Amino acid sequence: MNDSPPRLLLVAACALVDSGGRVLIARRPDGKAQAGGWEFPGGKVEAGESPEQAVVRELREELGVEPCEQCLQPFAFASTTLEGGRWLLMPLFVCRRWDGFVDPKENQQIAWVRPERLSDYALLPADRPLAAELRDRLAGEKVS
Ligand SMILES: Nc1nc2c([nH]c(=O)n2[C@H]2C[C@H](O)[C@@H](COP(=O)(O)OP(=O)(O)OP(=O)(O)O)O2)c(=O)[nH]1
Repeated sequence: MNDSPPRLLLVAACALVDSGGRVLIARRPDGKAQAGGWEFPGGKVEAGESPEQAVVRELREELGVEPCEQCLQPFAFASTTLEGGRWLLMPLFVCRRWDGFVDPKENQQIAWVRPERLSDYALLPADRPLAAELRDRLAGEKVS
């Protein structure tokens, strides 16, 4: 029996929500783990960073937008095993205000999706319960 604890992978992600209540998801580009799956923008928290700082950095790098840290609302988290024996711990923030226009920097496909339609997409497994939570808590917001 192998009693060694799983290696923890700390990832921070963010659901950008536009004024119409739609959520941004992105398709993982070729060459990355789990390529082709849909996810919330974000990435690994680097040494010395807070999850909030990691999200701000990743949104800038991946999408060219600049949220202020104070606009990141802690929403939910994923805690689950990943292929390869690692354990993913991933806080998900919601952000409704940012500077700049979304411009995918890594040739990734993006989609703005009503929360109740998120389950139509091939989300990464860890993201499915988070999408259900977004549906339950954000759905019904007024579309402008
Ligand atoms: N960014 C992000 N990663 C997710 C989500 N759901 C999920 O299981 N993951 C997993 C996929 C990866 O195994 C890991 C994140 O790694 P990553 O490759 O996106 O992180 P990164 O941008 O810092 O990576 P890298 O360029 O340094 O390789 O977390 C999600 O919604 N967003």
